[in-house]
Amino acid sequence: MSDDPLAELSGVARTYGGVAVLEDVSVAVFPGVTAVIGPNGSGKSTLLGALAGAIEPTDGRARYVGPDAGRPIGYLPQRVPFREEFTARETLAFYAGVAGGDPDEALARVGLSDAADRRVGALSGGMRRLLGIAQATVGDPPLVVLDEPTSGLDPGMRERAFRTAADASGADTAVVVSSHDLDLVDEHADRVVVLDRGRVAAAGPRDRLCSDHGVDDVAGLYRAVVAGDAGGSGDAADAGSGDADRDEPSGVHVTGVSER
Ligand SMILES: Nc1ncnc2c1ncn2[C@@H]1O[C@H](COP(=O)(O)OP(=O)(O)OP(=O)(O)O)[C@@H](O)[C@H]1O
Repeated sequence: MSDDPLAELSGVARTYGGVAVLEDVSVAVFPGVTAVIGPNGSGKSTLLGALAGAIEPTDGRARYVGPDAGRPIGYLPQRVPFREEFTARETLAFYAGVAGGDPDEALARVGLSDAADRRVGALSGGMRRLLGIAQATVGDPPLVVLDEPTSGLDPGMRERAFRTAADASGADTAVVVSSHDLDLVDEHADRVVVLDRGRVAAAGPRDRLCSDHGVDDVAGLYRAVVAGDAGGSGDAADAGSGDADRDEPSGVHVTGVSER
């Protein structure tokens, strides 16, 4: 795998109505799988949206720095505005028209071949999520950003969805995925970004972060880093800030097609 980043967020801030949601977030996205984890409302979706170019930072900037700068980013937002009357195949044909790739191959990748001729409006919530993953990965974009790809899926489908997402990464391609599924993150992520209250509390290779914090897995890392979850919010918050200074920035993962 290349050691060069494919994308970067530099000093990104985002406010809504004057309230800071992201503050001074600097993250570099490397080839492989980067998981963004953190409590509800910590800013994961906002970070992924900024990385995908769907959310404009109030300050700082997001940029794609990899070799395929002309190609679209695959992006799966939390809610995908699919056309309900299109079939699954027609939906992917639409996205393939933008990003390239084969709609049927993308459907097969997420196990939806048998549903190719069903209308999107008739799909279950879980199938719709899988269609969203197919939509974000069709054409094999160099950067795929997936916001909670496993939400609404049963355990077997969650595993499949995460594996499909991980398989979309490669030596020169990056997948950034937000998730509350810490076991799957532990299994599949090469790098982890921990967000806490809009700031990067820790970021870097999974193994190194776990070793630095003296924990065995990503669930332990989360408990060690996230403020208020380690038996003393002050200490935990301080530890998080220190990590942000020390740890290298890391990456993010999305589905959907985003204009850059
Ligand atoms: N369009 C918006 N307008 C106003 N506030 C927003 C908007 N989008 C996000 N926020 C606020 O920003 C904060 C961070 O939201 P975000 O969705 O990025 O967090 P998250 O970590 O993805 O949360 P979750 O795990 O619950 O999905 C929340 O307090 C949310 O209410």
